[in-house]
Amino acid sequence: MAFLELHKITKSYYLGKQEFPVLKGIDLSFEKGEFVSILGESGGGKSTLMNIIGGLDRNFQGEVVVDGHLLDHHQAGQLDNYRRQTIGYIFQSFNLINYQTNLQNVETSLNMTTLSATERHERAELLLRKVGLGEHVHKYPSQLSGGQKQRVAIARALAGDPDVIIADEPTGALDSVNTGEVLVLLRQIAEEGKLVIMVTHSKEVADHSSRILYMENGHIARDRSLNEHHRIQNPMYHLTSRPLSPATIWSMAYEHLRYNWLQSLLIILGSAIGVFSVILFLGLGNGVQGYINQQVGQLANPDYPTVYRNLSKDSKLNAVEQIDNTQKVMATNYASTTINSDYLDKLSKSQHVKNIYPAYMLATANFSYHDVKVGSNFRSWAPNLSTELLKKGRKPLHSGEIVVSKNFASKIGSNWTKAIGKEIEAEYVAVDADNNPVNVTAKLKVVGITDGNQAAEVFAVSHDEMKAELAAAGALTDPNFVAVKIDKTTNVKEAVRKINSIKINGMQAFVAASMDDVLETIYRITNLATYVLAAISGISLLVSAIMIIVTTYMSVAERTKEIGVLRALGARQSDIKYLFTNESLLMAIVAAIIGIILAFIGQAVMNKLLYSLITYNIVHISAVNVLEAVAISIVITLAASFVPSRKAARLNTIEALAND
Ligand SMILES: Nc1ncnc2c1ncn2[C@@H]1O[C@H](COP(=O)(O)OP(=O)(O)OP(=O)(O)O)[C@@H](O)[C@H]1O
Repeated sequence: MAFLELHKITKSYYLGKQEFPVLKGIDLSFEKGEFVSILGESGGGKSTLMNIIGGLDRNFQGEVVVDGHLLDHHQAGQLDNYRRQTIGYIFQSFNLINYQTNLQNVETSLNMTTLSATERHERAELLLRKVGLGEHVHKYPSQLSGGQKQRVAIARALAGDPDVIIADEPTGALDSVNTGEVLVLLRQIAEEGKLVIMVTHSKEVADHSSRILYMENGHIARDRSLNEHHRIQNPMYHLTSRPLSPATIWSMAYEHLRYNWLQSLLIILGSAIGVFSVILFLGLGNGVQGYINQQVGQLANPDYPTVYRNLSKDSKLNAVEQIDNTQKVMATNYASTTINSDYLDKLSKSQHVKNIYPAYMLATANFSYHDVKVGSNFRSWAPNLSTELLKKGRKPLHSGEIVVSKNFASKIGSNWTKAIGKEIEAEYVAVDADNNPVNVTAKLKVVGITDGNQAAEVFAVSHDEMKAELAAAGALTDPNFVAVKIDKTTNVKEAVRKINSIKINGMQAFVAASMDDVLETIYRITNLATYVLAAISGISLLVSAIMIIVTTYMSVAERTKEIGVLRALGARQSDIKYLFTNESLLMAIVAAIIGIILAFIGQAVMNKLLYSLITYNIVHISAVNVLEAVAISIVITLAASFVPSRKAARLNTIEALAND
């Protein structure tokens, strides 16, 4: 039994329904050590036959038997394996990978063997020396002459130690000197025990081989032996093949990016800007929330929800909207918003309520000291106000005492702290039982100074003081809101729910809101704004995704030959897909790293610029923000490269190799 046997090989091409038979029943057998030339008229089917022998063509009838084993050409995996293990290709137009050095070109084939990295490197160098290119290992193919390129291709074909070398017009593009040298090499390869099958148009070239097959009209017209071929008994050793490893695919992707660095860099920069702006905006969102938290925390104590009368019948409103409604009614029908003793009684009995602190909040009041006059709201001090508000002095405890805002304090003294002890006048309008306005004035001594930063100005007296002022003016003295002390912080939410469920005369009597409710509304808005901003900046990620789609498509078109070569060397469809996907992924990862670094630089710069204005680091990038942005960028990139990579993987190898 011969090493390679072809039985009844027939093959037709179809144009529509019309059949064009190319191979019409070929029976051949080959032995190792033979150097076979196939000669014949153009279009006679020589390349078609070579593609079948080489395991590139799956659509034919007949049998290919290798070393006694029938090749199942319907199984793509078996053919990949066969090309890797048994076949080495040499093409007319060399088909070297241009972004790899000569050494790497040879190593690409060796990467599909089980040799270690050092062994691969040594063998590639050895083979290049063997074909006379010992001094050119680190050059790129573009730096070589045609003959030299073909010798690199021969070294690559030999690398995986295949049994069969298929050379499709290997001297077609060479001058006579280089042709001679290449033929000597091929002959030598046969002498070393390989089966070399070469297609040529030239009778002189064919005369160098040990056997010539003449193809005519889809048949082997003549089979002529020129001299005895070398009979090889036992091959010296055999390399074991294996598919390309993920590490090799990554490094090939990296090499290509490096070779095409300018184009790669531009795409990476596009994506990096996207990642940078998404992270920065998410970080800004965090910072703004933190800032609001800090500001509100300075103002109010979270353990004391505030309770108002509920006057809204619309059950769809949330607590903050209901309170807003009640505060609006205060301006027109104040009496309906006050909380009388029956209501207070009910409130104090609600679950988890430990104590209640009736209080007043008046929307407008004027405070004057000599000719300094400011307008602000005016309230009684209740424990829901945080003592952190007090920047100087103490809270108002006794009658005739007031705390004023730092802003006002700085206007009435040479230095704001000097306002303590000064006597000022408060003037405001309250309402009597018939809803008629009543003017109230009081002389008050400053005992404390508050600063709520941007959040609010706070002017406050004790509850008893304000009640006395109102009583003296004949105004209503029932409180218009209540601060409620809850037994435990963990019960605040539940307590608020209970208070809101109290019904008097069939209607929801109170509306209570904890700090959380107020913050939730603010957070909803800032979150929304943050995500809108991040989404807008995410548009640049989309633009870069489009760039990736376009460049991957262009890259697939440019690298069609390379895809063909890799497939001929035995790379699987999935290897090709990963090669292109990994390249995009690599760009996305580098872009993400650059984007993250830029975002942290942006954070440092913005915080430095804005700190003097608000004494707060307004950008606060969290690990989650970084992960979110990186995940989005990688998902977009993978999605963008999916279709072109799949297209690359599905290219027909024969057509890819024929691509000009
Ligand atoms: N993909 C294809 N679709 C249709 N016809 C094809 C295809 N590939 C090859 N053919 C036809 O099959 C015939 C054999 O082609 P093949 O390339 O095998 O010939 P060849 O002997 O190698 O020719 P040459 O010496 O010019 O390279 C030709 O007539 C060619 O036009």
